[in-house]
Amino acid sequence: MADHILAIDQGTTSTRAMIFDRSGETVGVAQVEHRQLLPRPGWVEHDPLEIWRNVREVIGQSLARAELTRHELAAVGITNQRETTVVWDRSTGRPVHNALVWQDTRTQPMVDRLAADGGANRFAPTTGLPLSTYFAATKIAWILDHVDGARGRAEAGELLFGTMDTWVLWNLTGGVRGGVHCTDVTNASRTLLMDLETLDWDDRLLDAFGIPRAMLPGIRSSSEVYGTAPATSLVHSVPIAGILGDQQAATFGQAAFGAGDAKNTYGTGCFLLFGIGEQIVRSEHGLITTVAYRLGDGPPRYALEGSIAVAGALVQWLRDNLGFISTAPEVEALATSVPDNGGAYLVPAFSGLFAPYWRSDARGALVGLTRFVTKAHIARAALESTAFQTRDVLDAVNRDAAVPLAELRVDGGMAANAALMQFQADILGVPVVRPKVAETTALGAAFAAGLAVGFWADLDELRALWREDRRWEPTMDAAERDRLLRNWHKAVSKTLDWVDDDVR
Ligand SMILES: Nc1ncnc2c1ncn2[C@@H]1O[C@H](COP(=O)(O)OP(=O)(O)O)[C@@H](O)[C@H]1O
Ligand SMILES: O=P(O)(O)OC[C@H](O)CO
Repeated sequence: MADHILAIDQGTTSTRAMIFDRSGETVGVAQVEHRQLLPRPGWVEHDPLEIWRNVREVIGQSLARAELTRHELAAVGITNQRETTVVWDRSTGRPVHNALVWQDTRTQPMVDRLAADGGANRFAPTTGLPLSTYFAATKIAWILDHVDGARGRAEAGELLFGTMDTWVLWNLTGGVRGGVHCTDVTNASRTLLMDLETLDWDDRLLDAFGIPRAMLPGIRSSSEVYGTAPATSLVHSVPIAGILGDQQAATFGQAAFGAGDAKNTYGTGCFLLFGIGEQIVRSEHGLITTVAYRLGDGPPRYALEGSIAVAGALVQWLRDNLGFISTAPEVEALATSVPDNGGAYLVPAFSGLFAPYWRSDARGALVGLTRFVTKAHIARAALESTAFQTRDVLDAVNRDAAVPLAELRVDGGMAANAALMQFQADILGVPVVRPKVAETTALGAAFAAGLAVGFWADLDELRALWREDRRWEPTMDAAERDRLLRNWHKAVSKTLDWVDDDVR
């Protein structure tokens, strides 16, 4: 019997497949990492063909580990690193360039040029997004401008654009032999090309970025049947029925469906999404407005998002660049070997600062140093920086949305760090709650796919599957919290205006 849903999670560092049963428990998991291609400072690429191979591999491995075949799958869901941009040839299936990853900053000159004419927020009323290298539009334009003949071929409809969901779906549904070329509203809302109200590509935006409509995928809901895989696939004939960008998927997997519900995912970066319901709220405090989900023909639900570029990546940096630790989890023991940060603050503005600052001219800084400071203090400052950045984002949420946050649901690799989670609750003054199923991203994609095929009946059924694992209550006194936050903001101010003609 088809008692399971398979979710593909195509992330920044790896691709996972997870199989869930009706109670939302994981019964089979597989994960394969892919190469991070870093040809120049600020450039980050992935090989889309390597990723597609990995998708097939993890599907096979997860089925084998769960001892299941496709006949026991009711649906497949897809979730993905957002914004990462692929352009490929529809007749050969070959990408014309490596994928440009969301972290890639090579398009800063185009961003500056467009911002000089109308400001960094000139497209925000339509898209909910500031002009930034983060989103897909300038990445598509860069590929069209730098690959020989690409622009003409895109105009002639020979090249296709997709974010990773679209690339995986097109390949999974047959590729050059009739692959389905579509995306979902959550991914489309990260391109700088979609109108948040009409949920369609906007001609004025396409003009501004010089992107031909012919290469764009159709925009569909997050939960409907998009297609099926051909006979050669391990998931042949199983409906592919859910697509959500990974942060929206984690929100959905946390059962944070309503206005006022929020989650924060602590992975490579850190992404807080706060549900605002059916009405669009346009942030005046540095947040993005994004589509949270849309189920079939239902109304779209929106969220305010605070995107933080560097969170777990800072722990990796302590490990790989400074050699302070040999595995990421070791950071907890090192950081808690001292009672406080010893006066040190670390602002990880490695590629500028994202929300709520949006300052591409910022670079990282370690401040407050005295001879007293040890590597343990620096490790502590590194963890604290994630909590402080989250507080900055939540302050912006509280200014934009009238509903105060009751508790913050958390997930992602760093949520395993109990010391960080306690500090987070202290710095927010709000309880922090972690669910039993830590794999909320894949679960969210499975939920979306399962709803589309009637595997689960409705959101209430999904809400009932959410179970609390652990809760951290705030214990720090307000005066101490305020003192730490004042110092943090002083530290942030030291990182601004760093990039100029002498710094490249
Ligand atoms: N115990 C820990 N304490 C702090 N950071 C951790 C811990 N375990 C993992 N991490 C960090 O979490 C990140 C991995 O989380 P994950 O959710 O898998 O990220 P992603 O989906 O972005 O690849 C890594 O950047 C790693 O440095
Ligand atoms: O793949 P992740 O978990 O690092 O998430 C990346 C985000 O979707 C970028 O917006």
